[in-house]
Amino acid sequence: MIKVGIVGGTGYTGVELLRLLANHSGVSVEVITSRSEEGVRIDDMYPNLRGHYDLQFTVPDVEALSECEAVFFATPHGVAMKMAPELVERGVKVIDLGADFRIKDLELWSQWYGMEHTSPELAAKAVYGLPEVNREAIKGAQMLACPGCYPTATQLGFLPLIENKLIDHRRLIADVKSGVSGAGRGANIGSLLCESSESMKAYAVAGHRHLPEIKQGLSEAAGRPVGLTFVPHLTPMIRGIHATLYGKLKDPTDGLQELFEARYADEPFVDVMPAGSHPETRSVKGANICRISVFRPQNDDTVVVLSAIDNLVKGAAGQAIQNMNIMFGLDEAEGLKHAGMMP
Ligand SMILES: NC(=O)C1=CN([C@@H]2O[C@H](COP(=O)(O)OP(=O)(O)OC[C@H]3O[C@@H](n4cnc5c(N)ncnc54)[C@H](OP(=O)(O)O)[C@@H]3O)[C@@H](O)[C@H]2O)C=CC1
Ligand SMILES: CC(=O)N[C@@H](CCC(=O)OP(=O)(O)O)C(=O)O
Repeated sequence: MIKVGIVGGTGYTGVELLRLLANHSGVSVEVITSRSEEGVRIDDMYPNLRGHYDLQFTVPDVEALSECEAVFFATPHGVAMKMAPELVERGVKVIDLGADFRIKDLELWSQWYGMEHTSPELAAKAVYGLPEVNREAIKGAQMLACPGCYPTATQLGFLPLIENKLIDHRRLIADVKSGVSGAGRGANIGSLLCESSESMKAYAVAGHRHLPEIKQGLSEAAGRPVGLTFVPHLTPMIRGIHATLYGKLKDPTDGLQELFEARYADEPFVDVMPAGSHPETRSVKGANICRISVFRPQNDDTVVVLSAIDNLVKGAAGQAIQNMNIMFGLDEAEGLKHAGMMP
């Protein structure tokens, strides 16, 4: 059994890690942290986990965490970069669900995240954990940066087109909707029922923190800098990301369906749907899967890709476990084989 620790166990991605790891045959959760809920049993706070864990939340402590073989950080940005270096030095494999190690250009990271990066050496070694792109590097990673939720849905949707240079890389458009759990469990007015239900709005149109991350990934795939307009929206659902992606085809032809099917044929967690299908967020709810479909409306030169994930699963905790499985040489799908919840 691989001994696992989770820093930030009371948040939405932390409790999702616990839910998924409860069905993983190869790990044992030994440490779960929360500063505000110290001493509280996991199942007193999260009754869905009754019968699965005997643990109590403890305050984060590097000594206790370094007894683990893998430590997940399900914490706001700025936390992992302070604690991870010592853990890595002690041989622990660290998997960060936050944003500290995703962006390679640390000046750019500081501009978007409003703080100095305190761990540049480790950031240089960190591997970006999108298995559909980086599987080989992930196998040897000691410090793993899990992609953000919007970047996962957006990159997986655009990759086949970008890698094959089929669209104008300077004019990509990503119109992406998120459920409210994407904002985390912390109290904030925008997440209140009366503020977020029965309404929908765009936000951060001028610039969102996931913009540089998506551009970094797609630019690498394109072999040159891409131009992207990314507009996130808040929608009245708890879980889910739905991305509608637009590109201008250089040479409009048939074959996009086959191209997408071939690109993801060996990917256990990307489902290219039959031509003409429209993926729904509810079909991926609770499951570690990205459902994709591709269209060329009116046989014109615009390609439209639809990409749906659960922000807490393929967008966070599920992808983190997928990465852990790869890092430890386990079956990549262990603990992640269940279907989504419908309706
Ligand atoms: N929600 C989502 O859909 C997604 C989130 N992410 C990223 O994952 C990370 C976690 O997100 P989410 O679960 O939503 O966040 P939440 O706000 O729901 O939870 C944050 C957790 O971190 C702990 N925490 C907060 N500050 C500190 C600190 N300084 N030191 C140690 N622990 C701390 C909190 O517990 P306590 O304060 O009691 O210690 C809590 O358990 C974030 O970086 C987020 O951006 C990534 C993809 C998707
Ligand atoms: C709906 C909502 O508020 N979503 C969050 C996504 C946060 C997230 O996942 O951010 P990380 O990059 O830290 O992982 C947002 O727009 O900030």
